[in-house]
Amino acid sequence: MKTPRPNLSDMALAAGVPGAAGHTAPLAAPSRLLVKVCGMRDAVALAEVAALGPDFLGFIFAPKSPRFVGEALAPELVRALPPSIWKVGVFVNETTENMLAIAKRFGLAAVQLHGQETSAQCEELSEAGLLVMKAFSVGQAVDFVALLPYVPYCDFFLFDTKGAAPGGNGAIFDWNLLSGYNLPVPYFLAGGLGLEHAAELAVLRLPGLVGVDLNSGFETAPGVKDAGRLAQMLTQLHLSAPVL
Ligand SMILES: O=C(O)c1ccccc1N[C@@H]1O[C@H](COP(=O)(O)O)[C@@H](O)[C@H]1O
Repeated sequence: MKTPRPNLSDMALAAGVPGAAGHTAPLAAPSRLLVKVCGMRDAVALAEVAALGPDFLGFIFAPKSPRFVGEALAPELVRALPPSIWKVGVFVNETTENMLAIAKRFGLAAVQLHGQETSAQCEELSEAGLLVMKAFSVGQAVDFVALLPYVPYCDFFLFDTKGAAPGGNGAIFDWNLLSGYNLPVPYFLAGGLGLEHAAELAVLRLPGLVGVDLNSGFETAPGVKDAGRLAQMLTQLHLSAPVL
């Protein structure tokens, strides 16, 4: 299955530097922090948030999540989103077959793997033409060596706070734990980010950091995003200095 990939240069992300996974991934320094808004499951909020022009929109296909898409969103609504927005399916320990079927149905160009997925599964998904974002939970330390097998097959890593649930815990971790990151895969910062972090994030410089993932901190109810608060956040983040 080959989902057409959005043109990254259209997103002003990069100068077309081949990514670690062999795709044309945004490895070159973006002109600002990329923004992924995750957990979309309400049609009205989806239209409002899409109009803000985030770089990525995430749809959660983990049945235990309060943000599980289920039957809440028609696949056509997702497929009809502007091609400039990367549509990301978020999965937890799902089979490759199911992920590919869902990606095709909803027109997803990317997968976010938020469980204990192996590097071999990342390889399968990457070879199927999907952009692969592998999430890792962060507690008191980050074992960068454990990430090495994933490097060739992932376009992005995502660091999220370890918690009771696989994701969406609404808690931040100590971002300084990433100050020693030296792998060639750019990453997103996730976990409890809210409007109160905007100023700090706009000037935050960590090696490899290229984007932020906004989720439960911008909701009126699980899966219902607050477009007003997101608009304020994007305005502040879009003013952020180039990511180096
Ligand atoms: O949000 C969820 O319910 C969820 C469920 C299962 C896997 C991932 C999930 N969300 C991801 O979790 C992080 C952090 O979210 P939060 O800011 O702490 O709410 C984010 O990457 C979401 O994509």
